[in-house]
Amino acid sequence: MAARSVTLGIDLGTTSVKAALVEAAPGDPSGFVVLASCARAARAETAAQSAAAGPQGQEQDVRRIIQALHECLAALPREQLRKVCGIGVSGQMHGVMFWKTGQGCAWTEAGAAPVFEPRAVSHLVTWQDGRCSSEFLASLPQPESHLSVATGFGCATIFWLLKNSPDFLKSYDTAGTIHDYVVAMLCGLARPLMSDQNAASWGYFNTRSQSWNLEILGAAGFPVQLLPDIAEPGSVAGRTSQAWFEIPRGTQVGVALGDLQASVFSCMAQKTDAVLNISTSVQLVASMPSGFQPAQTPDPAAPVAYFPYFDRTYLAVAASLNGGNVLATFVHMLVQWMADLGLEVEESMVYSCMIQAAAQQRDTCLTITPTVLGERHLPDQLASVTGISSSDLSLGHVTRALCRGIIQNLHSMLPFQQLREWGVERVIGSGSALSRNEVLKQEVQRAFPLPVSYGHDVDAAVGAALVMLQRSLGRQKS
Ligand SMILES: Nc1ncnc2c1ncn2[C@@H]1O[C@H](COP(=O)(O)OP(=O)(O)OP(=O)(O)O)[C@@H](O)[C@H]1O
Ligand SMILES: O=C(CO)[C@@H](O)[C@H](O)[C@H](O)[C@H](O)CO
Repeated sequence: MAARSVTLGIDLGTTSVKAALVEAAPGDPSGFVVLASCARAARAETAAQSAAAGPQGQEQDVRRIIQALHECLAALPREQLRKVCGIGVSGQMHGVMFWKTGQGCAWTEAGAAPVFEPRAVSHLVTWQDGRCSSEFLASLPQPESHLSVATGFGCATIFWLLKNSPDFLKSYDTAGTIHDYVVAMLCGLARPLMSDQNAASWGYFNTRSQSWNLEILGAAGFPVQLLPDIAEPGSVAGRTSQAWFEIPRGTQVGVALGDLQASVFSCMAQKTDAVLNISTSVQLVASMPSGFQPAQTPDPAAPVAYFPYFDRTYLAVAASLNGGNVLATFVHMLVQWMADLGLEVEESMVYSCMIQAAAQQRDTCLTITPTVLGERHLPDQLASVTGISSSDLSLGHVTRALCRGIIQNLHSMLPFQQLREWGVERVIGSGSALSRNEVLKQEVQRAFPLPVSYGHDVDAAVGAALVMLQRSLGRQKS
């Protein structure tokens, strides 16, 4: 009898860390079952390490992210963790963190289970970081890639640090995304491995030749020794060097994936499916036919980009920076205003009241362009509100207009009719900002000319686990 295949998927998102245990279920139409899952808010936002980053700096404390990860693992059933034969990891793309080779973490058995604790590591400078102005980006060399470079992209951040905080970079000799770091620590890798999914998200990476733009970067004085080695997504980065909770030492760990690709993998059953993911940010994704190659010159003004997927295929992606984070900003603002007025209120309470109020307010003349973070193709176009009349100022009106604005903004980046022209037959909705918000769902339903369905177990952690499950099943068959 074949051994039971249980894999663990982890997603290190911007707002939360998620973990899922997945098992093959040949009798189930999906072919798998989620045995258990867990999510924990990371609450990792912290002040930038370099003062020169100013208020545009967006950094996260790696220790808090790892703590949330360990809280997730502690909440999973121990007897299932014992059966794990593969670990898949995905996470927030574009961001960069640094560590010292051999000193990135220390393993400890101090608590109830063996865990690793970050040691000589920097903060994570996230994809939401805005320190690279348009002028700064224009001063950088032209990449040899089909993707242009935006603020929050790893290579742009490293260029910025080189110019504004050169001493900071001297403290480290290794760089990666937060998920590359976790894979490297689990496996005890001296140098991290990076999939093309994450490398492309840093900029200055050529997906055709599968290589960094070393000459261009080197000529500009970029510390190319920081760039990770490249590995195929879906391949194995190594094996766990220690027991981790109940997961045995020697368990295979996959090369880290982008959260975008992992969540698409969890739910794109047919080539004719599109995926609409609304979590911290928003992505509308369609798959390109195999053999498709994007034009090799970057177009910074293009709102649709082509991201590498698996087996050298591409996804067409309208990636808006403004999704659930816009609603979160509105909620923070309300909570702060209430505090200023001497009232204390829980954020979760504000979410449920505003969603309820907007569900009753079916329409509004208020128009909100919600681009508080700008967009990569239009970094300087910030948010605006128009059509303000005294009758449209209720919480219901404003929330309805915010949710509508998020969807309309996406439509302005990738007109939804275009999906039909690409042969898309249905849209699959994913992401917890969408699944938890009835009003956003209504606005999606209203705007899309195609049927929209919401699958079960659609998220990046499940996708990362499934990639490893497929590997393990492939091995059992052969
Ligand atoms: N109580 C709530 N009710 C409804 N929506 C909420 C609530 N709390 C948070 N949200 C929304 O969920 C969003 C966070 O989604 P999610 O937890 O999927 O983030 P994430 O997985 O870290 O995102 P990403 O994968 O993009 O990094 C917030 O930005 C907010 O809009
Ligand atoms: O939202 C993110 C992290 O929480 C990003 O990684 C996006 O998922 C996304 O990959 C990006 O916006 C695509 O460019």
